[in-house]
Amino acid sequence: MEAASEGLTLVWFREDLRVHDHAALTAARADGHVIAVWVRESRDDDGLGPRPLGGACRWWVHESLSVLEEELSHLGIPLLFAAGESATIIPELAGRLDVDAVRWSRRYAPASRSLDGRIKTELRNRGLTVHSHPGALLVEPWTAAPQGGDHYKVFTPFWKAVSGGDVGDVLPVPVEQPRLSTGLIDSAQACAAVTDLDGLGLLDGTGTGSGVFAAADGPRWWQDTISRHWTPGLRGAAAALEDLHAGIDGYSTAHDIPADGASTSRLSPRLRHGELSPRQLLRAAQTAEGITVDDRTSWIRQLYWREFSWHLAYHHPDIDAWPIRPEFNDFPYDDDEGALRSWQSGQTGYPLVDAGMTQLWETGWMHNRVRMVTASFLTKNLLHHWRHGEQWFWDTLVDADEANNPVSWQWVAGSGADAAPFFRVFNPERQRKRFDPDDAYIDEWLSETTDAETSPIVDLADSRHAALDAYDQMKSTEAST
Ligand SMILES: Cc1cc2nc3c(=O)[nH]c(=O)nc-3n(C[C@H](O)[C@H](O)[C@H](O)COP(=O)(O)OP(=O)(O)OC[C@H]3O[C@@H](n4cnc5c(N)ncnc54)[C@H](O)[C@@H]3O)c2cc1C
Repeated sequence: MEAASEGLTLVWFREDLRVHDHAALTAARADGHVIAVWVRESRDDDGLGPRPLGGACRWWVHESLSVLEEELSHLGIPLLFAAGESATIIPELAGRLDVDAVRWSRRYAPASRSLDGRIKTELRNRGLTVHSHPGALLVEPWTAAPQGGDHYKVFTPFWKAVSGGDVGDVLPVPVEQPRLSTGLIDSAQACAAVTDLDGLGLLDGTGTGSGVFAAADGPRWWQDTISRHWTPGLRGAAAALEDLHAGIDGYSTAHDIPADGASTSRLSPRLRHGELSPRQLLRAAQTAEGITVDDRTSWIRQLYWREFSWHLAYHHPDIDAWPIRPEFNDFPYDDDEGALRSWQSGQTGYPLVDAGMTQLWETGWMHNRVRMVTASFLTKNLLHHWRHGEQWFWDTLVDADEANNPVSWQWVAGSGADAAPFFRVFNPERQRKRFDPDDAYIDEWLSETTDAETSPIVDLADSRHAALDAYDQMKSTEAST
């Protein structure tokens, strides 16, 4: 039996909604007893903190937290919920609970790192021990740099430099602890920001749409549709991990086929919300039986694309707002509201684009190939700023994250570090013939009437020329300044 007087640690959960392979939780249990908290954070006056969750992620997090609460409770660990500015909430809670230490898993977006740094200093000034732990990434972004530079700008050298590194062993679920006194929980609940899961308001608005779509007459929203496709939380994550073999088998040849439900792993929301750790997935992929070297390597390579995105996001503050290539600040976008609406609601008249946008709306997820095609269509054929598409994806993807989303949008739009050349304009009709030759994907997401009734909103050849002209205009502005 453990002594009740052992040290008490507050573990602040953020984007790590799991109890296994959780270094902060493991270390806290090794020190004694644990109380956990998750905060729905608002950015402070200096803009520090995580980007406010989009609608689909709010739904996911709500569901996932309810499972985490249960899993932690099996371990005797209470999970508190709070809403507001974490720079106020975490020190106040630490004080009320009289904890000895605070631990958390690191996050890497610059605005969150600066906030965490402030909180760490504040807690240390109050005499507390504070530790931040790795776990969200395989490679800490500051540990990899090319000769003569501070960070990698191209994926392949990054991959070559970091992919062989030792990532350590997957940590087990910590052992159960004795129940903490109810007095302790009561004292935490006296903190005004503490609430219950529903009180976080994560589901507010998700029944009718959110962001720009809140008032639109679009298709029905997530509570009717999205929940049919996913089971957020640790048990759903464990089942998804069991299916990993299907996601990797044949990956090197089939991963671009959007109609094949198993052509990719669909683990992105699990990684996004930390229900599975990248280390756990890497280990599982390395040891999966009956997988060819090509399939294994190409899937693991994708895991490292995620690492690369975070590497860039760490080194580029405000990557969701500003182009990595500054010359794109002068790109002459043509932000036509009606065109954006048609794209968002899957009514462009190009079936692959419309099927993708419908899949996104109905499931909160879209196949990578179709993400590239829809993003290219918005930024090049419709000449819309990539930020508008990025924001839409941010609001509607269950895997929307602060690195992969803006980095991928910038990659497609040509403004990224390792971007697709601007003249690479995906032709949605050719992409359809190549990757969905039997219209299996299109038939899954578009009804025949929608498909037949929507006429194309732009001509592909004309709009491609207009995009290339716009690019030339940007280059001549750059040359003359
Ligand atoms: C415009 C655009 C926006 C995107 N936004 C996001 C986003 O917000 N969140 C997100 O996780 N991914 C994003 N991606 C990358 C990619 O589309 C998804 O990671 C992938 O489709 C997830 O499906 P999966 O889990 O089946 O991937 P798999 O193919 O099974 O790959 C395994 C894991 O590797 C990572 N991965 C795969 N492809 C990429 C990639 N191209 N870049 C970075 N990581 C990758 C993901 O974490 C994924 O879960 C975006 C891509 C584009 C073109």
